[in-house]
Amino acid sequence: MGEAPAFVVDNLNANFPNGLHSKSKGCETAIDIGNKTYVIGASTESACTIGIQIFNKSTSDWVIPVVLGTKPKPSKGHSAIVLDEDRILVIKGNTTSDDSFWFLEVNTAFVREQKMRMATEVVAWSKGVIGEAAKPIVISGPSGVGKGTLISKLMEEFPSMFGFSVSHTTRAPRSNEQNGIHYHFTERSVMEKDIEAGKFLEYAAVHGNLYGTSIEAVDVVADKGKRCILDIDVQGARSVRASSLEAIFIFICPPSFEELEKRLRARGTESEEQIQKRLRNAKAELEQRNSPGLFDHILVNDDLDTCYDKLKKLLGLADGVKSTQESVLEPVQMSLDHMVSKTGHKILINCGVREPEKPAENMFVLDLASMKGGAPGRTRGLRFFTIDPTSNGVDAEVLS
Ligand SMILES: Nc1ncnc2c1ncn2[C@@H]1O[C@H](COP(=O)(O)OP(=O)(O)OP(=O)(O)O)[C@@H](O)[C@H]1O
Ligand SMILES: Nc1nc2c(ncn2[C@@H]2O[C@H](COP(=O)(O)O)[C@@H](O)[C@H]2O)c(=O)[nH]1
Repeated sequence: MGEAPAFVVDNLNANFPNGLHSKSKGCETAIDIGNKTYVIGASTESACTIGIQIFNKSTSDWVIPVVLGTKPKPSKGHSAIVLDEDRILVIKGNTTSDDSFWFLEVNTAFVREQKMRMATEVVAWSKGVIGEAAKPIVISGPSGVGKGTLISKLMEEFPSMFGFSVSHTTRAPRSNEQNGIHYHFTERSVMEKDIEAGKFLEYAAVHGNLYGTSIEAVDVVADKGKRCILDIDVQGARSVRASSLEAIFIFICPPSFEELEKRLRARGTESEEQIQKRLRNAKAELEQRNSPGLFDHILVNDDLDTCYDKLKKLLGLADGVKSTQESVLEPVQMSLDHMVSKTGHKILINCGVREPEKPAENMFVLDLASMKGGAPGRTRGLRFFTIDPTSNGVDAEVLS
């Protein structure tokens, strides 16, 4: 078994001439792809992430690349294995399987785009997540129609099932709003920089301010095993529709324009000027509700309870549906000195004690056949099995 065994090197100083590469306290791995050697675990970056250096064999130059994506915290050791020309799988040792699998992307479409944009060497981390999250729900509609009210009811009734995507905005907080809970309240210049850095799934200028959904905002909800709810305007819904995120799109409609105005005024959170602006924008948003291929469902929010019942029904939450989460299987421990090998889409991980002539213990398979996503977000859809070494892997138990 095994196409390309990973190799772990204590330190590579002896192997390479003078250059950027410097002595590391932990283990380092060196992976060759084309004419480049990627040294993972090199200690030139801050100690709070696993460092990366690249040795260009054609020019004999060391380069410290720009590292994008959510970076893994260092562990005492790791293994690394080439998956293809585009990415390396890094498995952290001494961690549980919910934090063990990381992909270092070196030539994916995202990395190529960023290399072009920055005109420099770029790599990107993407955390591997076992299993598939349920499709996110995008809720859109004019300001004051009751989107937030419906979402709050859903989250209250099903707290372990749904999680809210906390948007960024440049608007000032209202008196009842908390930073990090209702929004991430942000300076425009900071948000523009983050947009430029590719951190946002979508963003739009709405009623004179900038609003946006960061990739992280959606990922943190899915990481908790919850279904993500996005409350965004129609421009944002259009952008998400065009993105790789597969979601369900719901438009909330007022029973009449007069009722919408009444609700917006009764809420008492906007100035007269803002109310007028929001009502003008509402007309344009309402016109787009039937835009072909944009919304999957349109709900009229006349009586709140009736509308809420319809929302639950279309989400498959009719009476009697359990409000608790599906049972989440416990993560397993990845040993520090595990060994890995690759066969097709499957990675065999042996966490057993390496004793000659003894059968391997704690053998796991990481199946990458259904993996999707990637930097700057998570890599999802991984499957993880234990295998019984005495049964030649036939009796596999699905862990997640
Ligand atoms: N069906 C309903 N009947 C009467 N009032 C409602 C109904 N739904 C919501 N409201 C009220 O309307 C006001 C606006 O609701 P909400 O803040 O949820 O709107 P929204 O669509 O989230 O607005 P925004 O887009 O500005 O965030 C609130 O005061 C809320 O209590
Ligand atoms: N495109 C996006 N629109 C968003 C986002 N977060 C909120 N919104 C929409 O903005 C308006 C106004 O919201 P308010 O809190 O100021 O009343 C409303 O329609 C929201 O749906 C976002 O991340 N992206």
